Amino acid sequence: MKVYTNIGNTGTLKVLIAAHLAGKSVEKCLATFEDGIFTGPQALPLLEVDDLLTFFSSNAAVQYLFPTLDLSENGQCQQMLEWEATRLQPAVAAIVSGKSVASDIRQALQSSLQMLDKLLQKNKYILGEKLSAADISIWSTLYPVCFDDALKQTYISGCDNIVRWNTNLASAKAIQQAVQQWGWSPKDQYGASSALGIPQIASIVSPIGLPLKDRKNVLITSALPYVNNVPHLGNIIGCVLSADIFARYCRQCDYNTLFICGTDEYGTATETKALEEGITPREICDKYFDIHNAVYRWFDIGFDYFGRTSTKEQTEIAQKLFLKLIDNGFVSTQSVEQLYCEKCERFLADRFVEGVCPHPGCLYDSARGDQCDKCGKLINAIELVEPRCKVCSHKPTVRPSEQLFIELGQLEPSLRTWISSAEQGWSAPARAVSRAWLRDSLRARAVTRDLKWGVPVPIDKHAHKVFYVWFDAPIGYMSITQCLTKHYEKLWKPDKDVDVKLYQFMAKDNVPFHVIMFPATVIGVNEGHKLVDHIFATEYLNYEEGKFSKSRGVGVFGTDAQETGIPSDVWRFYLTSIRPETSDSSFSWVELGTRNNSELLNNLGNFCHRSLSFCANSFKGKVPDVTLTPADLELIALVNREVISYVQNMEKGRLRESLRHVLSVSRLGNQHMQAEQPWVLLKGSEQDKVRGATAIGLCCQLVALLCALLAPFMPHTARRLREQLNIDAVALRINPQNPSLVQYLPAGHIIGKPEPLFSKIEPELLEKLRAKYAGTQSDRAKQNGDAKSSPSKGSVAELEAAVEEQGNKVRQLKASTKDKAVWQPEVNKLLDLKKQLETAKAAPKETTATPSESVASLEKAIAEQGDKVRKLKASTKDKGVWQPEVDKLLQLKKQLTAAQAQTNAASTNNKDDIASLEKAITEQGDKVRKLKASTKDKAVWQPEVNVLLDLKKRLAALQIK
Ligand SMILES: Nc1ncnc2c1ncn2[C@@H]1O[C@H](COP(=O)(O)OP(=O)(O)OP(=O)(O)O)[C@@H](O)[C@H]1O
Ligand SMILES: N[C@@H](CCS)C(=O)O
Repeated sequence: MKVYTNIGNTGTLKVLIAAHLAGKSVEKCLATFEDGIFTGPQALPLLEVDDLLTFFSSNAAVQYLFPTLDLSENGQCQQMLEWEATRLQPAVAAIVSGKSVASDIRQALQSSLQMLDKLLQKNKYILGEKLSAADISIWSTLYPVCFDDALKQTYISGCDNIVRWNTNLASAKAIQQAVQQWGWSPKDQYGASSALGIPQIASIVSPIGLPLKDRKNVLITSALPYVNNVPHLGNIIGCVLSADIFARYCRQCDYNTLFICGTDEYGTATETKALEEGITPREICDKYFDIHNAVYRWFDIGFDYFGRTSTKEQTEIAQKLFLKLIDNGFVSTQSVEQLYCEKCERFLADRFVEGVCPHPGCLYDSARGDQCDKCGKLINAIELVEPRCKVCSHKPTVRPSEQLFIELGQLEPSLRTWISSAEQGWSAPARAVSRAWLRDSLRARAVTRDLKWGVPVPIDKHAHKVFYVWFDAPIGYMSITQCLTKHYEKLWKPDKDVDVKLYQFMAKDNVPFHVIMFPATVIGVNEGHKLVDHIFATEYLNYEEGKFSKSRGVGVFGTDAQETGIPSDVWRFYLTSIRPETSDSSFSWVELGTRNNSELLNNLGNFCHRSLSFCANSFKGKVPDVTLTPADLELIALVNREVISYVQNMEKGRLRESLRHVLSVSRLGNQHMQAEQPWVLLKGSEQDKVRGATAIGLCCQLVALLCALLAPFMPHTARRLREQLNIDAVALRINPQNPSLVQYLPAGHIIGKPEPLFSKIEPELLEKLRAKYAGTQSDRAKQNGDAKSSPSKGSVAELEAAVEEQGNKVRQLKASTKDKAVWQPEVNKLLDLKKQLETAKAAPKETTATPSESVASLEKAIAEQGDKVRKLKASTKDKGVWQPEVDKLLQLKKQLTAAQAQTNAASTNNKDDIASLEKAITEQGDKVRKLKASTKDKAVWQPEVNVLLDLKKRLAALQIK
């Protein structure tokens, strides 16, 4: 979905808030009516759901995204929305315009606000106890008033209920994220073509993580992934997940935090992939941007903004910096020998060529033109032994071509001075790489390439060349920030009196570009851009025995992780626990199971569940007060030591170490519980009862602490635990100045319902997964293909789609080359698919897909059909041409609705089972506890324990399903 907006439009803010609250993804696109994309009313914002559905009213869009589920409230909601649109909005628009306003408008706003304040006197939200579209709409409209000191003073000062309501909503994570995505700052204007023609907004408190004086401002970047495949677990822990954990930690410490990332879309990685898939580089970027976005969402990566590099902002900034480098005398021209493929008639850049690694002692036979995957060394393509063109396998020849170089040698002294002062803040792998680079003198490096897909070199003579992807990729951090805020310079060229610390996350292969190449550019440009403060680079995560590789398709990929049924938090936990912080580490399925079962289930989960269950069962859920004994004080001292180490390690980017300290806290808690035996104490004397209550009270405080410490690593689990603790995220802050066990829960605080947090992962499942994800992606695809070649397994719809896709691929390949050797294998595949289709059509219908599989394939078919319709509509106005395709699309949508209904029914059944199993487990657990408390005779309670374990197994199996 896309929302088209002009600058500063609060109607757009409504739409984004509704989307974030509903967990839906909406892309924000700046637009003007001059773009000519609007066929309907000239009003912004405009929410485009798909080809067939567009909303021109922001309130209607809000209701679509965030519907009123309780129909009895619908009428009231409509009334409030109408009031907002016809009374409140126009008055606010006039007031915030900054122009002099007639007194009756001011009075109208005042009386509207009084009315609202009265309504909120009785209710938490506008319609009662539930948040509704009315809150979203009215809150957004009042945003410029509530966040401007002067306007707030004039209009809101007497309205305590509005203030409370406003603060409450402003603290909601989803709303904060929406405000950040909306992303306009005080001086931005409503565009002249806004639906209501709202002009300038006066000083609003900056909502977008822009740096503030007197605050610790933290700017976090994760290496920008190429769009050449689905990210694998190595990419995820090496960059986005590590950065996310750190960003979540920073937010919890109340640092003013901005976390950005995006896809790195230019260069040969994209061109190679485009060639492989038979589509254009732009189509590859669009396709893989969506895939990356979806994978990261699944992993709960909370970017403040996830952008992309193929934007006009990127072109502008990269060209500007480059011209400045030329002005400052750091660019030279040199003729370089390059590999040229006579058959493809073009220079072969980096990834278009492979051969034997020229480094003695390595000699890996599939080294790429830029870097060897085996020894990690950078390579000059012409040095490859026995080079071969990746497209046609022909041996290329060497030809001269003129390129532009950055003079690293001239910049070296300044670079060395900076590195020696900055490197203390870097992780060991980052320091090691930079030292290795500085062992020798630096040589000039080419920053241009003879390619098409990239930022054009802004010099007439070289206008047909583009920048080398590694010249422009780090500039992507700035341009992506600019797409978010338009004030990227406030972060990337901060004022002297504003402290912005830049933290960058990546794996070791990216380090040279972040400590040598990019800083050299920044120093050469000499305009006060930020140099990185902390590089938290990792070593490599290996897959069972070999290296994960995107381009070779080796390892477990983000989409695979989703299919395993293992929750994303468990993945986050396991990946962090093997994060390659000091040396390469290995992913292993067996270890994943062991860590889940021992550390999450038996240690952490067990402690939390036991503590909260005691509180629920023995104290009716009221957290007991504590009367501390020396043993308790010792426990607190030990816990504090862990919390201090947790913070120290986090601040240094040693996330795996920090996680170890979280587990130590729950281990201490478990030991304390075992030592105190509150179940015995609570049955003893009055004094024993006080001790028992203290033990439980203290354990509950530890659970709250664990929830705070765990939140950066396992956000979903932390959310569940917060619900069980009945406490808000804001109450669980970490104080990095004074890290210690805090009394997060006041005595007498009522907790929620305790629930088990984790499930066992059975060895059989792990063995299955290990076998399933062995080999490369293409081996697996082949296997799947073979399995599918039986006509009863590939459905007619799927085969039709596959035939069409393959047909397109063949057409494009044939158009791009006359070389039969290139396209014939694809033609063969097409013929084979056609045969399968014929057989499938002839065979009796039999559905083997589960409802959720049908939903997935229908969604895919809808996406493809949607693209087809879009393209057809763009190419012709002739309805006769595109209407049949629109009809097909509608038909598919109907089928999807039916399949979704089936899936819901299936998952409801599943939920019922889960619910009854959970209930049975709680009851059986009580039985076991009571038996164990009453006798030490194992023969008595073991059979009951076995029943309990069996129930838990069944629950785990269901949850994994
Ligand atoms: N095995 C790994 N462990 C940790 N981080 C990794 C690993 N592989 C890549 N990364 C990091 O992930 C990011 C994306 O890397 P990249 O796209 O080059 O993946 P790749 O698998 O190495 O690709 P390819 O095999 O195609 O070269 C980079 O920051 C890189 O440092
Ligand atoms: N695209 C690069 C990182 C650029 S910051 C990579 O994926 O290695």
